[in-house]
Amino acid sequence: MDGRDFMVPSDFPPLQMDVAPQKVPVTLLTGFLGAGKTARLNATLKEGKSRIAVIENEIGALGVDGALVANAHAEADGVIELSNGCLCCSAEVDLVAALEGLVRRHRSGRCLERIIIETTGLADLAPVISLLEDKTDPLAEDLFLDSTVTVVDVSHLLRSSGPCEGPLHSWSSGFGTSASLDMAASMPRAAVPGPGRSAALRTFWRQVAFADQLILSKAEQLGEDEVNHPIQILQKVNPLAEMIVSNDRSIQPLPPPRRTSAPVSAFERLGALPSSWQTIQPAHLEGVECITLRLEGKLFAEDALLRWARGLLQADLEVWRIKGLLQIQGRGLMLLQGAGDQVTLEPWPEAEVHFVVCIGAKGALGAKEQLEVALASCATVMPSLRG
Ligand SMILES: Nc1nc2c(ncn2[C@@H]2O[C@H](COP(=O)(O)OP(=O)(O)OP(=O)(O)O)[C@@H](O)[C@H]2O)c(=O)[nH]1
Repeated sequence: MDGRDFMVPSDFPPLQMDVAPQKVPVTLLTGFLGAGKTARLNATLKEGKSRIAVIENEIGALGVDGALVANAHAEADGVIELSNGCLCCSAEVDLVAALEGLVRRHRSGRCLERIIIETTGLADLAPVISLLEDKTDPLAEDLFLDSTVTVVDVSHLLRSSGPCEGPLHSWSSGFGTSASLDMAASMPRAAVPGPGRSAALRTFWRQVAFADQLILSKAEQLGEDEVNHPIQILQKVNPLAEMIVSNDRSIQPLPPPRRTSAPVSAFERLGALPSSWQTIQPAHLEGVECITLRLEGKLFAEDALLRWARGLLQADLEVWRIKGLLQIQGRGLMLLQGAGDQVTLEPWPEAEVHFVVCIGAKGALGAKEQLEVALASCATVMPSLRG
């Protein structure tokens, strides 16, 4: 952490160094879609300070994050990808298997100093935290949940709620009562959220409430006064979390393991949320849609592609994430990243599969065919096909 970062003190009691040193600390890295989880994971791996194993979980069948991490840090001590489902749902069994594999490796002498589990942006953490906090589970002999780190895109949090009027204002003035928190449920702007958006909001605020550490990303896009507003709100939802704010563009690594067990059970922290948000919804991804389009052999015009992605994200606050690997005319293979109102393209070395993944509330993306047609209009002619 450099001098430009600052921490907002939490109400946590002093930490006790009460965990046997040989146990492997597990960091649960979470945060809504596009908040900046992978960027911080990569910054941590690039430091190369310790032997870290990574478990990546993605919603779509095509894993981008696993490739992003492996590409950024070829020497990572193993990147295990659990694609096509949230850890809390279909991939829970895979998570146990992945952790058992890492424990075997640790016991055989290839000692690990840290395991980082990056969840999907829509993960409900309850089952994962229950598993990792279960002292009777055989995994507990070798590892322990060190901290839940939630990354929050504060610039999007502020923008999506309106500057002063509206839900965010209501929260900060009357927070703590169920009524004011119910108003939180109407964020972003729409008066009555659809099922997909409600599910996303519930998931977002549960991720915040479960956190031991909250990293406020994209804060450098806001003025100092603007940042204070979301900080106050996040503190009211989770007064125990240590808050880490970065005011510059460089992405800081994750904080090191704390080597302690949390003084307050993660589940007790949900008390600040409306009661209907305190329990997990069995089918919390219902109402959420993930469309993947394969794009091998297609070449895209940069301007048109960026316009398409910005248009999709801005037209409706129910489109949350666009991510892909595509060939761009004159630039080669590029990684497309879209979240909030930020869309970027960056060079990518190589990939066998070219595609775009779009995630949003059901119906917000339109039919897959419509997306295909819209994207086709951004494509240009492959050089080999020119006469
Ligand atoms: N300006 C700015 N951009 C950021 C910051 N953190 C992340 N980004 C950018 O936001 C985009 C999404 O970042 P990721 O790290 O991929 O986000 P993620 O949470 O892993 O996304 P999902 O895995 O899809 O949920 C990328 O283009 C990042 O470069 C930040 O603090 N400031």
